[in-house]
Amino acid sequence: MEGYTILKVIGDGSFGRALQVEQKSSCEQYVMKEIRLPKSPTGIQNSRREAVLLSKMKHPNIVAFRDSFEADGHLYIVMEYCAGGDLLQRIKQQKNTPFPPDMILSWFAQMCVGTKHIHDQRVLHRDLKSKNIFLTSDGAVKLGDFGSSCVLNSAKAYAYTYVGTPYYVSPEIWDNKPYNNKSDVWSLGCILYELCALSHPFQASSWKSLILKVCRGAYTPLPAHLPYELHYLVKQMFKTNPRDRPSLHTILTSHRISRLLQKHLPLHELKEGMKEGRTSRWERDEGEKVAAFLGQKTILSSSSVGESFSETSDPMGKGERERPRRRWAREPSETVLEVLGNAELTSTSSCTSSSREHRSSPEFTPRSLISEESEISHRRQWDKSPPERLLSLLEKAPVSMAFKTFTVLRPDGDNPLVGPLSPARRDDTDGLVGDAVDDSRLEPRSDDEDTDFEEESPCDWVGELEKMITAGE
Ligand SMILES: Nc1ncnc2c1ncn2[C@@H]1O[C@H](COP(=O)(O)OP(=O)(O)OP(=O)(O)O)[C@@H](O)[C@H]1O
Repeated sequence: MEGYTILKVIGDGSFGRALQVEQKSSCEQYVMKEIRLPKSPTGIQNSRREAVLLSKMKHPNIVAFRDSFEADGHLYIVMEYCAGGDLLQRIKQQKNTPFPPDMILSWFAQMCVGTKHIHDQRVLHRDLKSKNIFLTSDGAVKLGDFGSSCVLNSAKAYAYTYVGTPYYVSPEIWDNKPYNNKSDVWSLGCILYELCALSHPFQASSWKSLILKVCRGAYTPLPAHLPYELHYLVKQMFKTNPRDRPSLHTILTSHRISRLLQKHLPLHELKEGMKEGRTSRWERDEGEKVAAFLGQKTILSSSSVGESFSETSDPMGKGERERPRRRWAREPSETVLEVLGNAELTSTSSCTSSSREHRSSPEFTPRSLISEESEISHRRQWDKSPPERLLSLLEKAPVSMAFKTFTVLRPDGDNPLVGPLSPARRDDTDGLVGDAVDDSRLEPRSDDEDTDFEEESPCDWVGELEKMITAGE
């Protein structure tokens, strides 16, 4: 702490403070996060997570880690200062003046490259939103705030944490399915939309309406003046089935928009992309090695995961049909739609991203979307009553809270909801046990990054929330 002069407090959140500081020796400016350390050892480890992750993520499009230390019951993380502030502030400054398409493409390309870098290392950000994207004085874009990220296959405790900001959360999360790389893609789609339209894609005045729109991928069409490629990309990123969403690898190398994006990437990124493009086919034995590495939980052979596979659409035309893949429900979140079946369908007419006309039909019933009996039995079903209670709980909260990060935890049956709906308790959050960030997982990978991967043993967070409510009654 002695080595830095505090210039000003730039944020005061639940975790502690964010300070703009100047390093005395270099006169360089940095951001210093001052995080109150909890008392429990696991809580302390959890707090260290952001520092550990950030220190591993060296990339031009990720906020650079500088230093971290502990003093007086606080953890300090010193990181690069991004003088341009966050993207949300920048969008608000625009008022109604649209960003030039080239600027959107440049920023988005950089976000993709940064996110691809963390996905390459099997890390999920899990809280991508315009508030967590930063701009430097020279116009570079950087991903920040790794406080919600998870390293796949790290500590088991991690798997019991759900994090997200409702406005940016993908349909599968509302359906209590695992967070996966495509969930980050959905969130990036929300940010891209914000840059294009200067508004959020899923505007809602109630939680029901928000969840319904998200689960249907029902967004207001983008302004017509934008290039066709942006319309197309947004539509792809808002595919309700994560399996149908392009990965970052695809977006950057073989998507209809890739060429446009590559124009905005620095040369070294371009080379990387081309290199991976040449080796993008994933041999089966290599895949199995990785599947084993991932605890045989994800991707390849159906026998190893005990789930059915099917040929699914291949919007990118990359020959993925040859590869058996974990099957995701093709439909929007069945359960949530079921729950909302009686809710007012405020958004059907603007259901632009849906490829199925019948979703906007007045006769629509969620169950009718499931055509095969077998499909029903293989899909993960709610084993508890549907989340009416969740919705009624959420309805008591102003929908503006949907822009905040929620964390649902399962710390030994204790209160699992930390976030805007109840006082935050950082002390007993579970997280890494010991130094669970496995360095080998952070080595660069050469396999096909178009592969879906997901968090391990995800938490039945709605179930936990329901238990909490029931216990509280
Ligand atoms: N590297 C950075 N450079 C410039 N500004 C930053 C940087 N990191 C954070 N900020 C700004 O500091 C403020 C606090 O950010 P921080 O991410 O620490 O907390 P928050 O996002 O406000 O809260 P929470 O993390 O609880 O969601 C925000 O206004 C953010 O834009």
